[in-house]
Amino acid sequence: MDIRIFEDNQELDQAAARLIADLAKAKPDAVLGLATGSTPVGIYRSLIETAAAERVSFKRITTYNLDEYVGLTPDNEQSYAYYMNQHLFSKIDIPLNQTFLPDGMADDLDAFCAKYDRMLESARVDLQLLGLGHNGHIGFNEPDRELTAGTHVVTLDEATREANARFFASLDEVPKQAVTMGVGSILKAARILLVVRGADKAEVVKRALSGPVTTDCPASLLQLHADVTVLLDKEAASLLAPGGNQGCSPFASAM
Ligand SMILES: N[C@@H]1[C@@H](O)[C@H](O)[C@@H](COP(=O)(O)O)O[C@@H]1O
Repeated sequence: MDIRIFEDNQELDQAAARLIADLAKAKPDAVLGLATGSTPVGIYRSLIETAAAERVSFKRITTYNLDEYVGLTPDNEQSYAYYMNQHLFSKIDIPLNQTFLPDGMADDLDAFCAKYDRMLESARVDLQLLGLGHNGHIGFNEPDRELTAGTHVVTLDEATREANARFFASLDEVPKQAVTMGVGSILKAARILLVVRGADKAEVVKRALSGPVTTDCPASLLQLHADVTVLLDKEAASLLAPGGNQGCSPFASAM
């Protein structure tokens, strides 16, 4: 794992945006796996700026998002479809028919999940952006005795609903289910870019990057992937051993 720690959050955003922009330049028809949540907001802002400054085109790029709530229409401000349009798709030149998210409104969710997996199989993600939940979830793959490889419907942990309630008017409005890519689909990406910020995630960062590989912490499975880049702010990295067994170069803020 290539772990990079940043003193400055804007530098972290720029570093993540740089990796995505460089891929889009080197491979104009690249497939991106995208994430939502508060963590990527600054990354998308920085990517839009970089794309404008360096004339990076997304016209031939295809994107697949990790997850979506069940029961929210794309025009619902809390849906991840709305988030992606607001924070990225409407501000770059990507054709919307090349952007894909799980459909949490599908009549037959299981059939939709199988279809999404077929699409992912034929596309193969070049770079998968990931955030990290406080309980170690990636996408909406919650800790459990067993994890699911493919796209599936998941019942959200109460802790996850509570963490995400800040985006809704009340906890009651947070959907109880979501559709998420499975860990198998995530691990099939050629490269993974995990981004985590904040002291409140320091403990789970330590478990994910240097603890045992266990379904109790789905992000720990990333240790099995051959090409993972982790960008952390110094608060999120605060419980990692400096220069320890994470392959970490402490405070390598410049890339
Ligand atoms: N499903 C999303 C995840 O994809 C995201 O990575 C995580 C962390 O979110 P945040 O970046 O807001 O802390 O929570 C959400 O539940």
